[in-house]
Amino acid sequence: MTSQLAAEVRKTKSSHLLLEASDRFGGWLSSTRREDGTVFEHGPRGVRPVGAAGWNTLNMVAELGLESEVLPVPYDHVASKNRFLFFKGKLHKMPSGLGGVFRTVPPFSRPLLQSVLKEIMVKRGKAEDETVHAFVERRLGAELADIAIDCLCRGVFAGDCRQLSMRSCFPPLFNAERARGSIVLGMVLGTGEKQAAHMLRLHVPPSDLAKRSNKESWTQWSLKRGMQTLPEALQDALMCEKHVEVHKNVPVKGLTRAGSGWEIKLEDGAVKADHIISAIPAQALASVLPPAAKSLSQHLREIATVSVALVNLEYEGSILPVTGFGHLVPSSEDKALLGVVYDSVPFPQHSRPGAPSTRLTVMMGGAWFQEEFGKPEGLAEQELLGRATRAVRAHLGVTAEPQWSYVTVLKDCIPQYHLGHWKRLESIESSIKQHSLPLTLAGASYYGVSVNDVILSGRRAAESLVGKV
Ligand SMILES: Cc1cc2nc3c(=O)[nH]c(=O)nc-3n(C[C@H](O)[C@H](O)[C@H](O)COP(=O)(O)OP(=O)(O)OC[C@H]3O[C@@H](n4cnc5c(N)ncnc54)[C@H](O)[C@@H]3O)c2cc1C
Ligand SMILES: C=Cc1c2[nH]c(c1C)Cc1[nH]c(c(CCC(=O)O)c1C)Cc1[nH]c(c(C)c1CCC(=O)O)Cc1[nH]c(c(C)c1C=C)C2
Repeated sequence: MTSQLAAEVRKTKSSHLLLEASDRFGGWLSSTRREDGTVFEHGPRGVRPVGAAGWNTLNMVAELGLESEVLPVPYDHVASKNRFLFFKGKLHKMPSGLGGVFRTVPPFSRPLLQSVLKEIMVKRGKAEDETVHAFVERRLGAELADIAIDCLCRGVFAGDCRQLSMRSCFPPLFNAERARGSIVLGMVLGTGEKQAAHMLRLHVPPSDLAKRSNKESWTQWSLKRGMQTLPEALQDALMCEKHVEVHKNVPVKGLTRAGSGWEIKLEDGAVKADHIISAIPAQALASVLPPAAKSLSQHLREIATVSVALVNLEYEGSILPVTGFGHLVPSSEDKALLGVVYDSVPFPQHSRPGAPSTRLTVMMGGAWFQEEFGKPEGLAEQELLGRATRAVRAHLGVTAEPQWSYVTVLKDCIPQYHLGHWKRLESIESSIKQHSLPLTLAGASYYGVSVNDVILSGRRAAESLVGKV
């Protein structure tokens, strides 16, 4: 079958070939659509419409004809305003709005404003990079670093703020300190010409949908039939293109140089390519590169990933004691339990019609996966389900049993931009240049893990080649 595919591919006049190893496109964008209309997300569940990267995704959504499918969450929605922390056995609403800045909001021992004002006086750091925890502890104090930032890193990277890089994970804040000596001043005054030039390169004219997101102040959006709709629509659009071929169940097994291009080894057979855009994880790319690219493979292998155990739960009735986006748990409270998303609050349209229900997603593991659960392969679903339902009981007081559940282990699903990630990227880019490899990198391993970042990286990779077509 595959050798037939290789022969078919060789025969085609397609100038663009998309090869996917698994039996579906979309990677971590994965949704279960139950027959009664309920949608459960097993990967990303909300996309931010902010900035050039946010507009770029919405432009694509519009181009794919999905405008009527969009489910926006506006600024004044309770899911935009309320996020919680579970600390010392209690749920605490995270400070938000002006009131939250001026008042002492538990579990913090002083108003956020006090830390922010003090931050302006803190000396500028000199390090080329710093862990997120060290940076925030130095500028804003240990309490915010240990609780708030610890949670933030778990809620975005499923990562450990004591290992993650400030420079690569939160570039606007790192650059603010560099440019103005203070995060606060940098955010208020801007970070100067360098940043402006960067934004110019990123200029994305907004579609009507992107303009609407701005006018209506959306904080995030999803799609009626789940996030998986996006890769499905993209696949349909690509299949209508004359010069594009898309293949699933075709893992790339190896790459060798052939003339000025590549020979791509498939399971059984091979195809030739002038240029490759790699949108696979860095470690997967490292494992297929030829031995001659040893140092490039080495740097790619250094980009670590973490696994997440994800449990979707559905309960009968409205059972939440609070309402909002969800809650995060600092690593000091429970290393294994990263947080719980209250999915039915931002996206009630994904719940089954008729009787009220509550949908939750419990996320576990991340940087603590190995230490708390062992190897991601072959874990007992019942153990993960038990751990998730016990957390829902302890954190939210829900004693009822879920009426539906789904357990999945997402192996190596989030790349970790550890301290010195920027240097690794420089070595990778210079290795590609030095060996004149016809290779462009895209995807979550390099310059941002969000759906927006990944889509923008694909667009930039394609645009960098347009001159060569
Ligand atoms: C649980 C979870 C929640 C998230 N929540 C959000 C969120 O709310 N908002 C947000 O913006 N982002 C979120 N993200 C992040 C975002 O979803 C991911 O970073 C992004 O989807 C990664 O996309 P990617 O295309 O780079 O990689 P992937 O999705 O990993 O895709 C890579 C593809 O390459 C294929 N592949 C691998 N090796 C080969 C090979 N040798 N040959 C051919 N194909 C190969 C794989 O099968 C896969 O389909 C979340 C991620 C996770 C895991
Ligand atoms: C508990 C674990 C996780 C939750 N979401 C993710 C993990 C690992 C993954 C994730 N969440 C977001 C992004 C994209 C970031 C971006 O730049 O757009 C990713 C990869 C969005 C996000 N979620 C939370 C925050 C603070 C952000 C950043 C953007 C924003 O402010 O909206 C918080 C959060 N995530 C989770 C929960 C339960 C939670 C807060 C209550 C789940």
